[in-house]
Amino acid sequence: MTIARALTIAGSDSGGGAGLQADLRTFAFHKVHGMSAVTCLTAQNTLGVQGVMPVEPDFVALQVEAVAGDIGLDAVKTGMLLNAGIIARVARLAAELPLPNLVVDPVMVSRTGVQLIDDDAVVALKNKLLPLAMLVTPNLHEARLLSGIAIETVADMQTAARRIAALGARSVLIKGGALAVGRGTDIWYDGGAWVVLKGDTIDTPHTHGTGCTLAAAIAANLALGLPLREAIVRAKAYVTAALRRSLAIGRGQGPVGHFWPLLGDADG
Ligand SMILES: Nc1ncnc2c1ncn2[C@@H]1O[C@H](COP(=O)(O)OP(=O)(O)O)[C@@H](O)[C@H]1O
Ligand SMILES: Cc1ncc(COP(=O)(O)OP(=O)(O)O)c(N)n1
Repeated sequence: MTIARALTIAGSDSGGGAGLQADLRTFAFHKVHGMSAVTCLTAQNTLGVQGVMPVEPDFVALQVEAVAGDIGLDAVKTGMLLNAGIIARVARLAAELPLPNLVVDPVMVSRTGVQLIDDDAVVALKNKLLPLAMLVTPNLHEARLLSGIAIETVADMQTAARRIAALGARSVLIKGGALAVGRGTDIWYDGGAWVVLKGDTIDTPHTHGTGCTLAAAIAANLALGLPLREAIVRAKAYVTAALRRSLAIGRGQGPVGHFWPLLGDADG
């Protein structure tokens, strides 16, 4: 049996809601073989991040080379790359291998506004990795860091997307999970066309891992051979469905229900 193959280059979330754990679950849901190159370990739960331990950049590269050279890659997603050394090494790999259908989730700031990577890493992401991406998927805070403008409305998101595209990314999806009005509206810009993805707003506090899940679902759809626009539209529907069945576990923000069809009815 042949199967599409996707790689996530991302951090581990010990709580299982975000990071490579969310990515691999999302790949599996899409019937795509998932592989992972681990960039860092986080001690994390539904309340927040308690500690981070980085992996050496060359060992991140070794993990990627090991699977690319043997199993092969149909799509690649990056998540929490943590520091400038890892980002520069991944950018070099992208030039050497290459990394096909590269979806860069520029994990820099959580939706709650906590910066997750250091300042040098923000600069490296902007200058070294973004220009290599087929798609970059910032949340509102990350879009503000990348574009330099404050974002409150869908019109602001459009201005920011234009500026981020000017940094060299081929297309930009700004996620509106933190919008005060119209939460769940995302916008996609590919340098020419605009798509406003107007999802339903799901009233739940359990939204941990939505960004990872969306980007991983897009990468899975690209690995399956869908065109980018279709890959995004279907991934957005998947995240919305998973949010409807999000999990009230832990004392804080629980994760989305990645395997929602297996969960039975809402009260089951
Ligand atoms: N409460 C919500 N209702 C509907 N969609 C949401 C909600 N929260 C997040 N999303 C969607 O989840 C995806 C991830 O967005 P966001 O949470 O902003 O990213 P991140 O997790 O990177 O901070 C986007 O498609 C966004 O619109
Ligand atoms: C290891 C790790 N990677 C990424 C994140 C951020 O997850 P994301 O889905 O982008 O954001 P939230 O919706 O959880 O804010 C993380 N926390 N840990």
